[in-house]
Amino acid sequence: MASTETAHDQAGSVPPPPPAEITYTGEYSINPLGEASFGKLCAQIPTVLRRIVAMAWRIDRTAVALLLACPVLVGVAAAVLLAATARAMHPLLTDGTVTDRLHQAAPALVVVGIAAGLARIAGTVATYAERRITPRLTTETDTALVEAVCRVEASAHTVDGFSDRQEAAEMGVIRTHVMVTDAQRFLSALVKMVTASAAISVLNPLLLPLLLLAVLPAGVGAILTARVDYEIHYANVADRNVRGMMRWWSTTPKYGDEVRANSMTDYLVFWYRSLSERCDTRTLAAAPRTLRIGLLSSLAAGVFLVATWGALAWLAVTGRIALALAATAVVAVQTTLAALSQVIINGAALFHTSLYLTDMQAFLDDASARAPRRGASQVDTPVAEIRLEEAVYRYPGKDKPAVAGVSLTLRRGDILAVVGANGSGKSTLTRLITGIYLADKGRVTWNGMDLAEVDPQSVWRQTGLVPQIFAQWPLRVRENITLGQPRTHHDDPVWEAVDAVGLREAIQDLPTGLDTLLAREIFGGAELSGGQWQRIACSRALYRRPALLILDEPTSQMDPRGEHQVFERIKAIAADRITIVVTHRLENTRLADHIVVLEHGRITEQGRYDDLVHAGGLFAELLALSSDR
Ligand SMILES: Nc1ncnc2c1ncn2[C@@H]1O[C@H](COP(=O)(O)OP(=O)(O)OP(=O)(O)O)[C@@H](O)[C@H]1O
Repeated sequence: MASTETAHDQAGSVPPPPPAEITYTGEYSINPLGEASFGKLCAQIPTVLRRIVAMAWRIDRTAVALLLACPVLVGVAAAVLLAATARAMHPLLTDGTVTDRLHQAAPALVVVGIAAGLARIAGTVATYAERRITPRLTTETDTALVEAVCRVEASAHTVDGFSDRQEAAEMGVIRTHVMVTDAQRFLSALVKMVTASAAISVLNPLLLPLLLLAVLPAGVGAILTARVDYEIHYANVADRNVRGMMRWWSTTPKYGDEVRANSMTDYLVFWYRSLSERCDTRTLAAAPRTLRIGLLSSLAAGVFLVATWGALAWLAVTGRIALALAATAVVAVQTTLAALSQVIINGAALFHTSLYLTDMQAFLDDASARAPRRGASQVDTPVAEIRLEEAVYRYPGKDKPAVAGVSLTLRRGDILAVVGANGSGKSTLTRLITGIYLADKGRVTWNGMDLAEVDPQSVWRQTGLVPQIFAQWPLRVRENITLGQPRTHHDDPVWEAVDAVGLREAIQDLPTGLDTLLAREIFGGAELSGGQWQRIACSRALYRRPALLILDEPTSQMDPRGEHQVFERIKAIAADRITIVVTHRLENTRLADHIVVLEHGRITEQGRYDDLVHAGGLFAELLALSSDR
């Protein structure tokens, strides 16, 4: 064999290129919080708290009531504890035997114990309430996100950056795991801090401002650090999104053959690692900033803390404060410091959460704005006529339209075949006909009703689509066929759809027939061949008995017997519906009543098979090429 260059020669000689750097412009490319001021960001905390309470309230009112009551109890306990401590200090620090002093201080010490116990109980109950809320809150937000994405207009997915914003919103869902805990701890610490500060102010008004100054730098530092973290998170969103997708594509057994037999593993691992390292580089670049913030805030906090203790010592030494009160002040200072630190830590965590929740909320709002709003009219009767009038559709960011002014009329009983070169607009045309996309110009009508003004659900209830790339759901065989429209509690219609594509024998051979899980990677799951999967996709559409049946390359993976069977079935049921077949196998267009040939989104030829074969146009050329082997 006279091969000059083989795959083996090439291997290893050229280092693989790193993954492409993704930079995009447009409405989603701007960090929504990039321009917000520090004050504005801090002011979000009450809004976030309100939002968390409102979300939790919808889920479990009792638990929310407990969560709100517990901080109050903690505050009361802290106040009682400090007051009782002050009362206990006086006898403890006067003259007399230890027994006498303890005896006198005993009632106050018992109150101290009870108050401490109450605070503990309140903390435990709050944790219990938080555990009641968090799992369901996470499920709610997670499901809301999934539902929002499922319900948007399909065209939203073609907008640059939409999926990256979805990735950013996922972080909001992840933060719901901790946000109730953060909120609860923040509230408890806040109440405790207010109580302890009040006690300190009573003991000596000078101490409170000093204490505030001691913890404020930590607060500012924590918030600045959270902002840096968020900036990194934001800068990494696009890479993380691609990495997540590539992770699935690289590791799923579905594409394992291709990955192995084409020696892709090394490159994929290199690629995955490169993307991760790119994210790491951004994260590491921010480390000096966070170090500076940490060091400066700790320094400032240390200076003010020394000043606080110094002031307390000075007050005691100069007799400006009684010894017993000074001792109480030590406890109050410690309590306030601990509470203030908790306020700061949990406030910063809440602030951090608020950044991601804002992304999540912004995405949910955006998705909701992109949900279909086409009008409430319903297509009640089975579609008898579909008309396209100069329909045009252009994908966002593309110069030329994918469908560039198509006019067509389809009536019940018609079988239309759509042919044309790759990229000529065939699949896009089917999306316009089914109302998955709305025409930018011109219109598509069903029974005379403009799809732009019709509830899309009433349209999709009547459609059955076998797309070019169909889903292989990790569900049982039965659900893979009935998905979305279980009609009966018995399997007769399912078997009917299975027989229509000649799959009965293969399904009966599966370990548990229709109950077999079609996911090799799951325990007990089975796998089908490519052609068998395509038969499942066809039976899924046929099971629906739709008024509009669209098959986009429905038999590309089937053996001749399967293909023949499917087309026979299509012909047999054609009278009751409109049927559209998109295909590159031009022989299959013989069954059509009408064939349209698309070129660059326009119909350039149309007619019956016999007419087009002799017309000397693109159809005849493609047919000749397909038989020239
Ligand atoms: N989701 C999308 N976003 C942006 N452009 C798209 C999208 N889908 C298709 N296009 C573009 O629209 C044009 C028509 O694509 P379409 O999938 O309709 O062609 P087709 O005739 O079905 O091709 P094929 O025979 O390869 O299936 C192509 O230029 C394609 O790049």
